[in-house]
Amino acid sequence: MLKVDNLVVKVDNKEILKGIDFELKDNEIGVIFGQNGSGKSTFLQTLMGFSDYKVKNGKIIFENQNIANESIDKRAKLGMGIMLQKPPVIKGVKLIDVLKLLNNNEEEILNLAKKYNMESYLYREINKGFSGGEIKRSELFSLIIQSPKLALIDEPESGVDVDNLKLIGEMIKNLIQNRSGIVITHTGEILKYLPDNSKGFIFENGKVIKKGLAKELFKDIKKFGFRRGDES
Ligand SMILES: Nc1ncnc2c1ncn2[C@@H]1O[C@H](COP(=O)(O)OP(=O)(O)OP(=O)(O)O)[C@@H](O)[C@H]1O
Repeated sequence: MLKVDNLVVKVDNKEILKGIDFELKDNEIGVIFGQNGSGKSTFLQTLMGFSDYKVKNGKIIFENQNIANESIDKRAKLGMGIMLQKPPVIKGVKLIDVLKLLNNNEEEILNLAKKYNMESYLYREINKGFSGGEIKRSELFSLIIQSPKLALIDEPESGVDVDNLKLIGEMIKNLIQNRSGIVITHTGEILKYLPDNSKGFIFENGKVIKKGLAKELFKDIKKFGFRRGDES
């Protein structure tokens, strides 16, 4: 469902991604690990089509189309959605207003808000005064309402307490059921909510330096750091 070939991306005229190859099949989950600054968030934001990220080479084939030069809204309509690591506060716009744009079935939104204990946030301005954990939950809830075929999830567990981690883990589990997703993680906490066959990718300096089963790769990373073994 996603095939990325030799993706080279510049931000502010600086090359950040230096030839990424990445592939996901339908219903598959990819997990990205890597040091700070290795290009993980850049990769997700490039997939979604944010305009700061200039594709200089390579292809992004999503659902059989090269979307490398398509707009964000076209990509969203094709079934891509993103949860940002640091989403903005959007003053004057209530969460419910955006949710209604993502899904015109208001009854379904309200039912899901009840299910995920999000009712009290619906009529607040987006992310304004939300705690770190609340921002993560609200972003994930928006993705659940959008119900994308491919969910791009950037560090869902950073700054989240143990109780919220469980909530977030369950939300992600439901979100990606019978769907595809890419999740960035540093702590690995989220791995226990992801399928055992999730694929892992280690990024370094704008390249994928290692691939394998996500849970196995993470065990190695914890023991030996990011750079053990042969490159593949
Ligand atoms: N607008 C920009 N101008 C210059 N450099 C940028 C810009 N945006 C990102 N970068 C650089 O690109 C590199 C990759 O950033 P990115 O956010 O993708 O890393 P990351 O792997 O997600 O890191 P982290 O684990 O810290 O979130 C970093 O060195 C960053 O400083």
